[in-house]
Amino acid sequence: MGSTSLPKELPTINFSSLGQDLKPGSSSWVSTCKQVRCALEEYGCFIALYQQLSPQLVDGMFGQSRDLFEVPLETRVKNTSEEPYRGYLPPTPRTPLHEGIAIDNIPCPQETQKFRELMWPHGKPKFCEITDLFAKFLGDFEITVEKMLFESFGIPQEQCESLTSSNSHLLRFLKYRTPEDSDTDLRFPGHTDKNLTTILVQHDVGGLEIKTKDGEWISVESAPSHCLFMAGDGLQVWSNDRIKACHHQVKHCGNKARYSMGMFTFNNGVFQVPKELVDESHPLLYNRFDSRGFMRFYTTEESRKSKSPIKAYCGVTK
Ligand SMILES: O=C(O)CCC(=O)C(=O)O
Ligand SMILES: [Fe+2]
Repeated sequence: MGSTSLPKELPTINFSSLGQDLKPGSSSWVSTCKQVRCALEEYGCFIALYQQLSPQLVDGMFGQSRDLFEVPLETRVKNTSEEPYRGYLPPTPRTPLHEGIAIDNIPCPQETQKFRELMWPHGKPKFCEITDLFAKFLGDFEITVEKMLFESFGIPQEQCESLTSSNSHLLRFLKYRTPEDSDTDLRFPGHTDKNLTTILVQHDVGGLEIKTKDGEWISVESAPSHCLFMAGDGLQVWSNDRIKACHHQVKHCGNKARYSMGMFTFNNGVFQVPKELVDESHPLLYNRFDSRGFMRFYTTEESRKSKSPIKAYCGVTK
């Protein structure tokens, strides 16, 4: 079947029984592993139905997010980081209506607490409780998907543990203001994420779009207990291009601000393409990959000039 006949819809995979029936060795686990691999190979992403993200929890999380963006700017910018793309992300000429604020190394009650004290020195009811629960569900989910990927490619689980043990999760609160006057509804231009994987949760205002292999954009609707799992450049390297990083953008119009949440998984070590993913029809495409090194490279002129920063950084040159 040619890819032109694909439906204009992303695959949805059900993870709601994670920790119950959906556990390693069960038949639902095996079939979910296959669905995960197929979806990532075809689209670089999939929609997950995950009941743990209950409407009550998600509404609570977005309520906290709205309050966070009400905190004075001079306080928001105090959330700094030495690493690029962590901490506070101000509007930029490319994304003038977009702002991001992140908590790194989460779920971790001490990190959430530290962040809460910085943003609301006089306290903030429920912020830590809701954020920790939300981050725990997304973090567990992300690790599960990685386990499934290793299994679906026949790679021993010890290798998965070795990768995930050098990963960290960053939870980013995102806001898109409405423009005073703007002739475009493009709020975050098309890009791939530079980290390993990303999970995005939308709320009452959708706008996320995914580019297919045919170059068509598919819109991702916001729905209760749904999130989008995406491959970033790191997963593209790890998989030796069997999975391509998901190209995505945000379009937003109307007079309501858009809020979203992203769980960005970073690898903090150095990894190589597993030998199981290299064969005659899949020759090795990438050298050893230092994820933090790549994030630094991405901010350079050399990266900006290249068509594919990831290939320029660690692609095998013939
Ligand atoms: O707001 C969204 O839904 C997407 C944000 C995004 O793509 C990013 O922060 O990299
Ligand atoms: Fe992104």
